[in-house]
Amino acid sequence: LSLDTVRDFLTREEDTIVFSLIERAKYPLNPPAYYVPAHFAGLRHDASFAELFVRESEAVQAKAGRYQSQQEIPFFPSRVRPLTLAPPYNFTRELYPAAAPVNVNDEIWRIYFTLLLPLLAKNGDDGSYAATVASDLVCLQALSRRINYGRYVAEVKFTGDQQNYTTLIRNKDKDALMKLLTSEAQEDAVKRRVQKKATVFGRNVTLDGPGETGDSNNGRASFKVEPAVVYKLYDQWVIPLTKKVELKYLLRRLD
Ligand SMILES: O=C(O)C(=O)C[C@]1(C(=O)O)C=C[C@@H](O)C=C1
Repeated sequence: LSLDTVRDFLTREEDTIVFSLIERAKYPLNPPAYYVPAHFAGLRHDASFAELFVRESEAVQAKAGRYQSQQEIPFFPSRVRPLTLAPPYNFTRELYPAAAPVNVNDEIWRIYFTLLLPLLAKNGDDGSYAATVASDLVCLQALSRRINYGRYVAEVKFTGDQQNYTTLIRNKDKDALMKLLTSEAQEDAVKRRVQKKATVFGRNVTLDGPGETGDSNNGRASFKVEPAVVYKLYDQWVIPLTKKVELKYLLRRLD
């Protein structure tokens, strides 16, 4: 692990995130998928349809060994059984054991459904609830993997500057730790790049015309996901939450 390789990982995750948002934006909001509790098949469930879908999907993916990788953290760990259908994998364990479980999945969950989804999907209900929540799951997993990868970034930063980090961790000086782990130039580059990716990946491809600026109706560009929304997602949630994960990880790095 080096700062370059962890940044390469984050850069590649941007593609996954932007594509997953484009897929979710294909469907309208479909509010009944999020009603709590869900009523269907004559039953009153203890959660929304979206949550039930995620729980069941995670259980299946756990059996296939998905969470044997430290890069993947389930949203409902208590429901994930260690029993596996897959052969044992040999994932390398690069994280410091006491800090490895750090994650902000609860916050990602809340922000995704209450703040992001309304920016992403148009109002409406076309009834395609299963496809819709399947695309929510892909978004949630991509965001979770990216944000909780802050653990790896923090590990690299800690090992690269042990003396300074150790002092600040011992003093529990959160403000100074936050300052030390922050690179504003890097954050700016990330935000501008994801916005650009949204314009490149989200434009309509046609055989005639250059297609450089999305579908031009009356000269106004339109994209499958608003590039400004992707910028905002990173600016307000993805980067701040990644930094929160980095800080939480560092605070446990000497335990
Ligand atoms: O690349 C880094 O150094 C990171 O810590 C990651 C990240 C990000 O979330 O993209 C977070 C904090 C830094 O200020 C810059 C970028």
